Amino acid sequence: MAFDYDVLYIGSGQATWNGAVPLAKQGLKLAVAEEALFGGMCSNYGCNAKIVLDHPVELARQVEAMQDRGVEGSIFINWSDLMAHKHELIDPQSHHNEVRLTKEGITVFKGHADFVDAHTVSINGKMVTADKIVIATGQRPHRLDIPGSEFVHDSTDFLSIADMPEHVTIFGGGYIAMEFATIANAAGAKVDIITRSDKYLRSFPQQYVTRVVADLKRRGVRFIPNQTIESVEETVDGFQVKGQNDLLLETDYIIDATGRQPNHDYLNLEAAGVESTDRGIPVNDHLQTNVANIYAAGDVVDHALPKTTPVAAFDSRYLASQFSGDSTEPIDYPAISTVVFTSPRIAQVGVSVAEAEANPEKYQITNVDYQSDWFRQVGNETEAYLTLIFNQEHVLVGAAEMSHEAVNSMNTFVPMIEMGLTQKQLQRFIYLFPSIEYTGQRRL
Ligand SMILES: Cc1cc2nc3c(=O)[nH]c(=O)nc-3n(C[C@H](O)[C@H](O)[C@H](O)COP(=O)(O)OP(=O)(O)OC[C@H]3O[C@@H](n4cnc5c(N)ncnc54)[C@H](O)[C@@H]3O)c2cc1C
Ligand SMILES: NC(=O)c1ccc[n+]([C@@H]2O[C@H](COP(=O)([O-])OP(=O)(O)OC[C@H]3O[C@@H](n4cnc5c(N)ncnc54)[C@H](O)[C@@H]3O)[C@@H](O)[C@H]2O)c1
Repeated sequence: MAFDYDVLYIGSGQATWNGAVPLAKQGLKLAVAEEALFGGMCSNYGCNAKIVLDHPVELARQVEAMQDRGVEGSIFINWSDLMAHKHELIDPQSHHNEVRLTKEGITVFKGHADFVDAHTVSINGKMVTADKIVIATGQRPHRLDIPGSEFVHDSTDFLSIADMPEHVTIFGGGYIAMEFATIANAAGAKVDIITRSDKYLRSFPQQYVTRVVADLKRRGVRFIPNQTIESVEETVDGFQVKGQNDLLLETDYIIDATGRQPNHDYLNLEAAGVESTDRGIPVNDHLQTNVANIYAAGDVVDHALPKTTPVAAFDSRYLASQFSGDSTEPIDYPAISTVVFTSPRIAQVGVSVAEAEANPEKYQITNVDYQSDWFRQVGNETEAYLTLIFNQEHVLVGAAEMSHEAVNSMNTFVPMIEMGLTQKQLQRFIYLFPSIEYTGQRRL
């Protein structure tokens, strides 16, 4: 049977982009269906927008640390100017992404895609057939099912908020809660974080999380743990949050950051016979669903890996290598790095600190306090720590860091860990000096 396309991607985020563009260059006939902005969450209302709003927070912290050390004065974050800067940078992205796809010869369909059968998708009523179909539909915010939920905002709303409210209340203690609390607090808002337990950023080393939480508390962020939120009501001045344990809180703006849920429930998957769970679409080690010609990639996949842009991009590149015939190998995920953009950041890669602590017979842990490093103290960073995890052969297998430089530092360790380099091999790198990379190498 002749199909309209070799591959049809549903969604245009990182799980599509990174594979579709190289495949198009190889001459495959491709189509992408997108119902919202081209480039998906990360380009338009996720990572990129967030990091623009975070930038002056980092600047402010650096200036703050250098007081009485040659720097005077403090940084005031002008939210409306910052937001204008964000719009200037981010708003054109969707159009650029769309143009880039079409320039590569990829057909773009604007609209919601639904399965009709295993090879046919309906996009706003237009029937499109493809030999292979990739479900790359990502996730959307989870919303607490409580009375008054219509008064509660999500991450996308906050990332475009015109004026910073005086009082921001955030539900949840994960990535989004901690990153947005950092930004809102630095921009002058009073901030509360309400959580159902007393644990924050569960997947990160808790000795670092505790320090970041303590720092945010010192800066005025209020942490309200062990709460079940029951309702939100509109009041004359704003909103009232009610919870068990007599929680009664007045606020101006509420963000629900209680996680994200997969976009697999409005795809008419049954028509194609594709199985799914509450956590997304299960796949085999070739990212194939239970229907052989239908694949899933990125955030929509039901697996335990971090839901981040680099993982979605890895999936996408993997599928491209399969579709082009370059490889028939199963997917083999490398050591995955993650970071939370609090200020300071917490970043990690490879074997986690928790796993290393639980298995002392397998791993040896080295803790570094960067107070002892003159180069790190150039900016008078008082809270900067590194944990290195070695196996019994003294090969670096994991690393975690809390510092303003943690992103660059961790990126240095990623190839070392992935390649399993020995001490002798690591000492062959001649890094620039002075630099974070040089500093990290000396610790190995
Ligand atoms: C606030 C926020 C901050 C983040 N910050 C970071 C960060 O700093 N670093 C990081 O690595 N990750 C970050 N992430 C996560 C990152 O954005 C995601 O992991 C990444 O975007 C996943 O890519 P994806 O292609 O799988 O899905 P998405 O980017 O969500 O793309 C899916 C696309 O599919 C479209 N779609 C869905 N259903 C249909 C349909 N039926 N028909 C047509 N189109 C459809 C959607 O409109 C969307 O454009 C952040 C996420 C959020 C929410
Ligand atoms: N820096 C990054 O890479 C980055 C940044 C932002 C978002 N993201 C991605 O976006 C995803 C979503 O972020 P997130 O912060 O919304 O999710 P998350 O999974 O990180 O955190 C969700 C939080 O909500 C809490 N929660 C869940 N259900 C609840 C309930 N019923 N009542 C009260 N609290 C509840 C959880 O305990 C947790 O603290 C992340 O998993 C991550 O993959 C990544």
